[in-house]
Amino acid sequence: MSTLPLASATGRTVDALGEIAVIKLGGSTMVDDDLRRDFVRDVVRLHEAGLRPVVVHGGGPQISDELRRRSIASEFRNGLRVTSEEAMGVVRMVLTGVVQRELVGLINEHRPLAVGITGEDADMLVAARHRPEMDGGPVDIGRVGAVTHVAPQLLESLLADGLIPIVSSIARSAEDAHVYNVNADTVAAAIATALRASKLLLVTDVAGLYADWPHTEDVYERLTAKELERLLPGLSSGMLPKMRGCLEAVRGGVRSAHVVDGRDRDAILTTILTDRSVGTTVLPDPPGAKT
Ligand SMILES: Nc1ncnc2c1ncn2[C@@H]1O[C@H](COP(=O)(O)OP(=O)(O)O)[C@@H](O)[C@H]1O
Ligand SMILES: CC(=O)N[C@@H](CCC(=O)OP(=O)(O)O)C(=O)O
Repeated sequence: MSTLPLASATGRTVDALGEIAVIKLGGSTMVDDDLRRDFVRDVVRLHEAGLRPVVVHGGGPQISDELRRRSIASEFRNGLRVTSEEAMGVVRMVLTGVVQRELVGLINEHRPLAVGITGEDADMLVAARHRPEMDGGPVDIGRVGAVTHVAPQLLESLLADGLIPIVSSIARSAEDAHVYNVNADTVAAAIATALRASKLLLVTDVAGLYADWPHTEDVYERLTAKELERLLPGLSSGMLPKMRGCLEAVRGGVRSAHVVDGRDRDAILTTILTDRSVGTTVLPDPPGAKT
């Protein structure tokens, strides 16, 4: 395989040639121009090295800013935005019209490889209204979707053509034909599972999953699926959809899922091209482990 100088300097390289990695970039890291450019450069270098990256992007802070500008109320419950019909229009506009376009443009400045799509395109993602269990029962949080089906053919075609898909986390419901706001970590995990990706990376603005949150001394380095499952009820805010996504992905056949720090210049290439663990790595349960 072709190796990148950085990878050989940071640990044993792994053969990533031809493998699919789903890399989700959190909106938290996209507010910084330099971080965004670094991320894009890493994705292009990985593509040049023979990996097949699929990028899923977030945009939580960017959506919140736009909602604030328009005086539309917005709150989060268990890491998910309560999304009114009015807010849904803004979510869709910001994710697909602003954030996705920026990433496509930045990648194509390097090489004309990026194609922006949403779950709506060719019905790649189908969703149902999500009514999470909270306070002892199902709660309606508006136009928030849970992914019920992924049709990976569009992504597979783009990858076969040597292109880099950039996916916005919007999906249509088969029940009512409305579009729904889906958390981007959830979408990344569902796509990684459907594509049988080797790795799922959730790139965010913290060093990983902190064991002592809200303190920031202790990051979990490695967790098995079972260990993570036990931790889930104690998690809150943005980490909840991330860690649920990691669990779903490794239980669905993805070899490893990682929460990595987008502020660390080496984190993405090291995680994909070496067996070194940066951030928090989630691994499937060893064979024979009781779930
Ligand atoms: N146990 C935890 N470990 C690390 N971060 C946590 C934890 N619990 C909550 N968080 C919060 O989750 C945030 C990351 O989620 P989020 O803001 O949704 O990021 P992104 O935009 O990258 O998806 C962190 O910035 C932190 O404030
Ligand atoms: C339902 C839900 O919460 N959707 C998210 C979609 C964007 C997202 O997930 O962005 P980050 O990855 O930056 O958090 C939202 O409205 O903020």
